[in-house]
Amino acid sequence: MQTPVSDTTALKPRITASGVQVYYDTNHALKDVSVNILDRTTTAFIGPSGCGKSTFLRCLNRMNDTVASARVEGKILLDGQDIYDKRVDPVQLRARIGMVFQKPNPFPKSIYDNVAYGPRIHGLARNKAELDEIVETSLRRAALWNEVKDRLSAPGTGLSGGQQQRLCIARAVATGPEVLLMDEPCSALDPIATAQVEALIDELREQYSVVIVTHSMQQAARVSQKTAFFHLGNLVEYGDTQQIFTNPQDPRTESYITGRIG
Ligand SMILES: Nc1ncnc2c1ncn2[C@@H]1O[C@H](COP(=O)(O)OP(=O)(O)OP(=O)(O)O)[C@@H](O)[C@H]1O
Repeated sequence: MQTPVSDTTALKPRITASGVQVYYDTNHALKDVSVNILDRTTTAFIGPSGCGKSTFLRCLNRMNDTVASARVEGKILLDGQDIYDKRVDPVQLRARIGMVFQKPNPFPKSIYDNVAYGPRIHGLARNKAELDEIVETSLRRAALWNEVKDRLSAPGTGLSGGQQQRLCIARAVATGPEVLLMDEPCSALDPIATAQVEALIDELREQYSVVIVTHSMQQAARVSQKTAFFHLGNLVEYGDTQQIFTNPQDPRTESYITGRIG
C-alpha cells in the first residue's frame, strides 16, 4: 500500500550521502551523488542497466571495499557517523546495514545456523536460549517461521528459492540492523515468491530503513515511498514515488518511466 506523502515528511534521515563519486580504475561510474535515505521508509533505486544503482547501493555498507579497482570519494554518514572513517570496522558496519542479494545465497549450513551466524560472530546472545530467541524472532520477521519451525536443523539450501530469499532476509535482520539494502531481491523468484517478499518489505520498513534496487518500475511503485532515478552515473531525480511516476521533473526521468530510454 502506498504511504501518503505526509507520512514520510516527518521521518529523519538515517543515511546522508554527499558528493559521492565512484571510479572503477578510470571508469567514473558514479558522479557526485547526494541524497538522504530516510528512516522507516522504502527507497527504490531505478534506472537503466549500468547507470550505477548497484554501485551506489554497495557504497552504503562499504561492499565496494571488496572490489580492488573501486575508489569511493565523498561522504556517507549513518546516524551522523562517517562510515568511511578508518576507525569503522566494515564487518560491524554490515551488521548495522544488512544486505540481501539478487540470488538467494544461504550458507551451506542448517536453517538455524544461517540465522544464528551473525548474532554468534557479533556476540549478541549470552546463551543458547537467547540465541534461540533471536533465531525465532528473525524468522518470524522474515515471514518464514511457520514454514521452517519443525525443521530448523535441515539445510538452508534445501528450501525453495523464495524461502531461501526470506532466510537471507532473516539472516540480515538477525544482527539488529538499522538499514536493509536489497539488490534486486526478487529477480530470481517466481511471481508468488515475489509477492511474498514484497509484502515482507512493506512490513520491514515499519522498523528499518529499506533500500531496494529494482529493474521493475511496477515493483518500485508497489513497495517504495521514495524513488531515486539514476542515469549514466548521475542521480537525476529523487522524490516521492508517486510524484516520480506521475509528475517527473526531469525529461530523462520521464523518458525512462514512459519506456523511451532503458
Ligand atoms: N566490480 C566492478 N568492476 C568494474 N566495473 C564495474 C564493477 N561493477 C560495476 N561496474 C561498472 O560501473 C558502472 C555502473 O554499474 P552498476 O552495476 O552499478 O549499474 P546498475 O545500474 O546497477 O546496472 P544493472 O541494472 O545492470 O545491475 C558500469 O559501467 C559497470 O560496468
